[in-house]
Amino acid sequence: MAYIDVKHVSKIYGSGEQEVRANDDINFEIAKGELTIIVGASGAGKSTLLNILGGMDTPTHGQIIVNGKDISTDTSKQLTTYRRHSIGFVFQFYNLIPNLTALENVELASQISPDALDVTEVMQEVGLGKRMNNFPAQLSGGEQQRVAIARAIAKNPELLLCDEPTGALDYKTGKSILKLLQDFSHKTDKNVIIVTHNGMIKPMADHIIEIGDGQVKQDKLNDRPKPVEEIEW
Ligand SMILES: Nc1ncnc2c1ncn2[C@@H]1O[C@H](COP(=O)(O)OP(=O)(O)OP(=O)(O)O)[C@@H](O)[C@H]1O
Repeated sequence: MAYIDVKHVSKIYGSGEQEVRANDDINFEIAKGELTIIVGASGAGKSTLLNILGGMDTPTHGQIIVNGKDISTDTSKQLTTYRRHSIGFVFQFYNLIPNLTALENVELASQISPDALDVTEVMQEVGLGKRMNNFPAQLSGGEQQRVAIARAIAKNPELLLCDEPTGALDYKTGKSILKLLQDFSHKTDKNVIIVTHNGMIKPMADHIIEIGDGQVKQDKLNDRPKPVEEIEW
């Protein structure tokens, strides 16, 4: 059984001449433990799809079955529980709370999860053991993204969703963040989904789903994902 099963998912905004089909009959399956890249041009519908997978938005039509459960019929309360317990989010612009230290930012997220990991250990794993007491403004962009990843991982979610996680970072820093995400997915049996417009990073994934005009254009498995260090773009 697939870990994630997306069936005929559409998201339609507006109506009549104003209608936008952000997702237009999307279908795919993702197996347990895969690092998946969803790639497509700007406006292709990637963020819409990721938000639906993360329970931040609901589809107009279709089903999203995650770990055997259809979340498309969940109430908003059920979706809150799903987001709290099962999902870690990483965004392009980190979204850290500026007046909390790195450690406090991570602790805040871990407190809402029943199954949270040891926060100090997670900070060490992402390479921030010595920066825990710094505020976001005292950290580089790459370090702030590491805090955001630690915050997402510390909840111990089944599924880590990353929307353009390197979009605001330089090449080298972006690469180190992708390596962190790849290592996380290979060391744990957790699913990681990265949404990006950068097709050059596809070789790092176990599964590549290409989206265009709200539809799946290609769906490929890769049984030999390349270590991020070996990819150039
Ligand atoms: N709340 C909304 N209301 C109306 N249209 C929307 C809304 N959200 C997204 N759209 C439209 O849906 C389409 C897909 O948007 P989406 O943000 O999912 O694309 P994307 O592939 O993530 O693009 P980008 O890489 O630029 O973020 C776009 O045409 C967008 O304008």
